[in-house]
Amino acid sequence: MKTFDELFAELSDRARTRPEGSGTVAALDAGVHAQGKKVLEEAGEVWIAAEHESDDALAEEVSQLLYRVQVLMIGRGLTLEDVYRHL
Ligand SMILES: N=c1c2ncn([C@@H]3O[C@H](COP(=O)(O)OP(=O)(O)OP(=O)(O)O)[C@@H](O)[C@H]3O)c2ncn1[C@@H]1O[C@H](COP(=O)(O)O)[C@@H](O)[C@H]1O
Repeated sequence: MKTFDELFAELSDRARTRPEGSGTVAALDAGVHAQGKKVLEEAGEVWIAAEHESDDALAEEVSQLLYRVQVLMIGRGLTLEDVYRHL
């Protein structure tokens, strides 16, 4: 199990070290347009799960949305602090 901040650190490390076979590296290389589409797709899946699926299925969709948001943030060069100062 990991926290939001721990996942962000892990993904940032993937972006720096670019290990072979990393889905995150592929998603970053796909560019901001593709990253944004993934955010929208996962947000839709969260909505559908919230209305029609189990708590566990919803939690999994939320985790995927958080992952896609982090990929987009890293793709645009945002840090967690850039976001947290708005919370
Ligand atoms: N938390 C996630 C995570 N959540 C979602 N996903 C990706 O999102 C996919 C699910 O999204 P979709 O429903 O859109 O499925 P899909 O359309 O088949 O996905 P793709 O074909 O676009 O990959 C998964 O198959 C993963 O590719 C994630 N990929 C990676 N992580 C974590 O990120 C870290 C780095 O991963 P790598 O970069 O792969 O090493 C690791 O800790 C992983 O656990």
